Amino acid sequence: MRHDIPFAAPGQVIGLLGGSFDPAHAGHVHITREALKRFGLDAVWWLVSPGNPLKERGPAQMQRRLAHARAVMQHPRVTITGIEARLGTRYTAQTLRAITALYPTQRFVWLMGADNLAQFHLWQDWRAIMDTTPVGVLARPGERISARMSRAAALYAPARIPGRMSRTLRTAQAPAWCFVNVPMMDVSSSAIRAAGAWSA
Ligand SMILES: Nc1ncnc2c1ncn2[C@@H]1O[C@H](COP(=O)(O)OP(=O)(O)OP(=O)(O)O)[C@@H](O)[C@H]1O
Ligand SMILES: O=C(O)c1ccc[n+]([C@@H]2O[C@H](COP(=O)([O-])O)[C@@H](O)[C@H]2O)c1
Repeated sequence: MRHDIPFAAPGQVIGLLGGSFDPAHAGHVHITREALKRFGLDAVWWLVSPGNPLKERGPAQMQRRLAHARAVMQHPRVTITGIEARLGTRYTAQTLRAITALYPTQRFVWLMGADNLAQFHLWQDWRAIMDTTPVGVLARPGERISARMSRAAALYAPARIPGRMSRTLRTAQAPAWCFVNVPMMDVSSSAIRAAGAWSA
């Protein structure tokens, strides 16, 4: 099993894109490339989740999702990892605590699509995430308004960095978050599953 612990040089700023990746698709690739650029990140790690705690249906087998993600996303600064399975964490707040303890000299930025900002206040210890980790949010079709109107966006309005200053997120002191209005790609894992192109 390759649930590897990725290498990271001291001082690097790494974006973490957590997801079910069931399956990985061109939308994930697109937002990863945009995040590298817009937030000036040194690297992005895809954290292939053992299972989203808010989703009832379990995802496809981990090894299959990892292998597919590695085939879909090939970039010298992107690593696909099953580190959450290795750490035994499922909730993002726990994962971030474990990762920052393992990598004390690196900085981490949590990355997510706008649909996740809309629901962020339902996550375990979400305020602890906001208070400790800069968050980069990428536009997603149909979700820009719900994300901007979300509870997290309202409560953390003073911590918002304007999109035009997105490159300052990497060194910003939390709480800090930034919504970037990147070109959008209308693709989702659920649509791919519904089309029968990824059966469990
Ligand atoms: N097309 C997209 N545009 C912007 N963000 C996206 C897109 N697809 C996925 N994301 C983001 O990538 C992360 C991982 O997504 P995930 O693996 O759940 O894929 P998904 O397509 O959202 O899956 P599902 O349709 O099963 O909910 C999430 O933060 C999600 O918001
Ligand atoms: O920590 C939580 O409570 C929590 C609730 C929902 C989703 N997440 C994380 O959000 C990321 C996106 O999940 P998903 O299933 O939408 O791809 C993934 O890393 C999940 O572990 C985390």
